[in-house]
Amino acid sequence: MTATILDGKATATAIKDELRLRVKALSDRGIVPGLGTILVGDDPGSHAYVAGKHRDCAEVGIASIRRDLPATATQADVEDAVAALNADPACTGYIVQLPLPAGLDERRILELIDPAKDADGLHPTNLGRLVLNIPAPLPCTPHGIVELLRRFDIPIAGAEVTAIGRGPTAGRPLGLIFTRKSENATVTLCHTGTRDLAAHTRNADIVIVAAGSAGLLTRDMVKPGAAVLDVGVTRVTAEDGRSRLVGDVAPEVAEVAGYLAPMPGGVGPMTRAMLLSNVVELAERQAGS
Ligand SMILES: Nc1nc(=O)c2c([nH]1)NC[C@@H]1CN(c3ccc(C(=O)N[C@@H](CCC(=O)O)C(=O)O)cc3)C=[N+]21
Repeated sequence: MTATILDGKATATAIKDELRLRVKALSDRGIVPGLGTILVGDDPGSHAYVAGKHRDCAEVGIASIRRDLPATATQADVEDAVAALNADPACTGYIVQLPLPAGLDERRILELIDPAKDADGLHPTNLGRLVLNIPAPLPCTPHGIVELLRRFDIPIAGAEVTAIGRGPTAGRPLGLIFTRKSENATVTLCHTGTRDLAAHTRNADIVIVAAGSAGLLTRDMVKPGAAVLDVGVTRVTAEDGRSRLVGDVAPEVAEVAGYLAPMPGGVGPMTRAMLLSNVVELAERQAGS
């Protein structure tokens, strides 16, 4: 068997087409959703991600508000930028690009974001709402995973889901989302303290790997026919000195899995689409619709 590819890029394109219509409906009422980004320092990867987010915005008609601060920015400088976006009515949702340079208090900065403008869904208030099942913007990566599975008609209700990784952007909220009544899956959350990882992954109908460990999931760890989603991104330097990105799923997994969301082209584009979806939803909510 060779896995059916869960094409996140094509699915994200379809979602952007739907969002364009919702943005149009808002603009007919005089409301333009605006995504803000706060980027600190000159990490090339972070610059590339932020540029991509603004390109996505242009595609669906969301306005872009970009605040780039130098690597020398102080805690107060970043907090001022957050306060300014909180106060700016043109900004309906925004993100602080992570990671922030060392020396800045990331947690304090994220807590200052107005939860009503939290496009990442990572503010403690919104994560708390997820725990309590109160409507709120959802973290983009696990939301994108659910959306990708839905659009490929992969059953979620009753499924055994094993996730590897317990970080705040993917693994941890993923457990919360997949165990809601609306998803109704059974989730096993594995991490570096898990004793027999393969026993848990082999049992799963859906395996999600967000460990940041290149090639961690090998073919022997996957039940034939299972859906496998690769969230990991590791930059590796080849012998010729060229660097490239590799995922957490070994290539041979495609020979046993029924479905595979590859890296690149799987979960990443869906994460970006869900950021846009959150911005549109926040704008609709702020407009009272
Ligand atoms: N506040 C904040 N919010 C984030 O959502 C956030 C962040 N900080 N910091 C960094 C991570 C990483 N992240 C990615 C999103 C899309 C791709 C993506 O689209 N990847 C492409 C490949 C990209 C490439 O080749 O460089 C793909 O998988 O096809 C990757 C990574 C969002 N992040």
